[in-house]
Amino acid sequence: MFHVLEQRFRDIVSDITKTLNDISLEPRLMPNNAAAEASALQRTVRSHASTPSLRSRDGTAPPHARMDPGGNVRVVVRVRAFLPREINRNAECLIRMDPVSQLTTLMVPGDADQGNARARTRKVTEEKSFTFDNSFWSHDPADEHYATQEDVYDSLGEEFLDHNFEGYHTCIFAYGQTGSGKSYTMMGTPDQPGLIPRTCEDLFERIAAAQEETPNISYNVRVSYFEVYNEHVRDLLVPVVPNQPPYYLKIRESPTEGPYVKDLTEVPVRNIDEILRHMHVGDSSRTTASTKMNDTSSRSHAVFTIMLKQIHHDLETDETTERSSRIRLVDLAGSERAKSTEATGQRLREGSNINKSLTTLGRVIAALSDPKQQQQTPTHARSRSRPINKSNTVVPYRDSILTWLLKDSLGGNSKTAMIACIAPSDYEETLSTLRYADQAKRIRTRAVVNQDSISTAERDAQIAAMAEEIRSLQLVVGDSQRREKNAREAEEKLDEYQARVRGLQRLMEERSLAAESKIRSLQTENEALRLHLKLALESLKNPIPAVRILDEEDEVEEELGISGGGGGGGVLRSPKRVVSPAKQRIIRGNEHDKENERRIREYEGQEEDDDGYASSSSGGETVVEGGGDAGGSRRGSSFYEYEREADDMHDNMHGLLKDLSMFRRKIGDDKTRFVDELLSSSGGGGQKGSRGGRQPLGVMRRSANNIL
Ligand SMILES: Nc1ncnc2c1ncn2[C@@H]1O[C@H](COP(=O)(O)OP(=O)(O)OP(=O)(O)O)[C@@H](O)[C@H]1O
Repeated sequence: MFHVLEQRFRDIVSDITKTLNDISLEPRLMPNNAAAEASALQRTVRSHASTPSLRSRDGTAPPHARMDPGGNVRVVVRVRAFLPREINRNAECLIRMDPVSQLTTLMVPGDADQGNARARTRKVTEEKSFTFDNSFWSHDPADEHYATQEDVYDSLGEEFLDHNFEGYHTCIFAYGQTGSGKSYTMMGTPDQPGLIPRTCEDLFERIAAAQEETPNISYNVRVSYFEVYNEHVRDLLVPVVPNQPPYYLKIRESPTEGPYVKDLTEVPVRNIDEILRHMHVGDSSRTTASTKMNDTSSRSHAVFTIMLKQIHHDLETDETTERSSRIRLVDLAGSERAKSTEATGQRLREGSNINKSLTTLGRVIAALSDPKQQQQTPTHARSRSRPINKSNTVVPYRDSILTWLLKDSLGGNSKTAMIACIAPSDYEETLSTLRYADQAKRIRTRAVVNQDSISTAERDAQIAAMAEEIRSLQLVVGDSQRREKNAREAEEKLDEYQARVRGLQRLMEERSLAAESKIRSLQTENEALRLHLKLALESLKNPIPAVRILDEEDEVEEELGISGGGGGGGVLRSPKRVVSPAKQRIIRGNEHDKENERRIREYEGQEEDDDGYASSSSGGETVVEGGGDAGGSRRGSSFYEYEREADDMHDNMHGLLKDLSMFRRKIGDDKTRFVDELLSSSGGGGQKGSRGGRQPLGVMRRSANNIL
């Protein structure tokens, strides 16, 4: 009977287990599910009694310690050890933590510590207690409750990574005054790695284990790392170029994904070494400086983001499921009092910007923790758009870059945790941080699983649509490439044509210059010929006989009227003194022309009288021109010579005129050829290059017209 009952009990337990398993969230995508279960079991049986931070893991943790999907922001507090400067001033520890209730108490400072002199001037300085999800006691390593870096990760980081594998976005940010231990908690040291390197390590360990177990899941991990410095976003994975101003990125907001940093580097990483390398590169690029409160004070808010994508393909149903999650790990710059840090100049400006953004963060937290703000409609897992906020409270996300970028993490689709880091001996700053953290506890986020499942048919349709899009994009690209090539070819042709036009222009200019000089010399020659012809015609019209140049004696006789010429009137000339008409003209000038004419007339009259014989007698010596009887025939032959000369001259002139008209025709031909050449070269596609061709064309036209 007992055995039967026992068997029934076992069956019922087995049924319940099976039912619970069936209704649980898609176990397929939980990597190393069995291992995770085993580890969860181990956690419940493992004793963490010495570490209050880890008590939350064994059954003693308060019920609110584990979040439900639509849960509140998880808030933990961590107090650090004394620093040398605090030991030197005999600072007293004002923090007390209860490992069971997770209560953190801030005690009233005594008179011994000068660091809290300001706090003692307050009207009311009293003990304050706050309860948080975890209180990490990291003050005294010798204490049995001391929380190590590993403890903090095991308690918070590991659970948040679980959520990431479930498909939730998560965000863990460290808040606190300067030098309170934020960077130590988030990044840690090489010996004591913090939350970020531990998360990276665990992530790849889980992926490796999952891939060994189920080969049909593939993982895709990418990381980004940026800082918000003086209200500017700087990519920490882009190396800083020396002597170059820093390059800041812009923030955009997408209706589905919320605010994001545009053009931020997202590096794909395949293993722990790659991710840690990028983490160190970014970390070393962070803006830090030494202040009185901290030797390596972070002067910026740093955001390290891991994007995890899990793609599961079910061979049985041929269905593909995709889960995307984002792990945001934020190390905020510390709030600071200028008086405490003794900052001046750039440090002071940084401090003021840090405080400004942290004040805005405080106002955002206050607005989000407002009970009215919590009345929001639930969001569906697939609907990633912002929920409708029934409250009228305005959340001032946009008042600072930090809050704008953390918008989703603070009040949207994310599971979020805040680590409030506190110094052990600073009453005022610690009280401020604890109040901040206490308010953040009331913020409720609306995390949803970011998962998409598609059937084979849908996937095929998507692939076909994508292929079609790729094809049309390729066509567009091909078309634009072709157009680009055509444009390039046209440009090359244009260059070539322009070079040809320039060559032709040069040639035309040269020819035009040559033609102009040719025209000028021909015009001069023409002028000279015209003058020559005129003179020759004049000489023909007025032939001048040979004139004897009178001796002085003769001239005297002539003057006395006793010339021996007789009535015949022939001028007696010394045969030695006969000069040509041209020479006479030169000698006597124009005024002698009339005298010559007169003499010629006399000569012609005598010729008629003597019937062709020109002789003169005088009482004295008779001088016959040309000598004796031959004188008449000489005169006759001289006339014929003139006639012949005139004929020759006429022939000459005629020949010259012929040459001239031939030359004019040639010039006309040249002009027509030049103009035709010019017009043909400036027409048909030469429009762009014709600017410089106008002048030579005009010159050619002018030149040609001058010729014509
Ligand atoms: N839990 C801890 N255990 C031991 N040392 C710690 C702990 N937390 C912080 N420290 C030490 O305290 C100093 C200040 O810490 P840290 O630089 O992390 O402060 P912070 O809050 O990041 O300061 P800031 O805002 O100025 O950047 C460091 O020397 C660090 O090593």
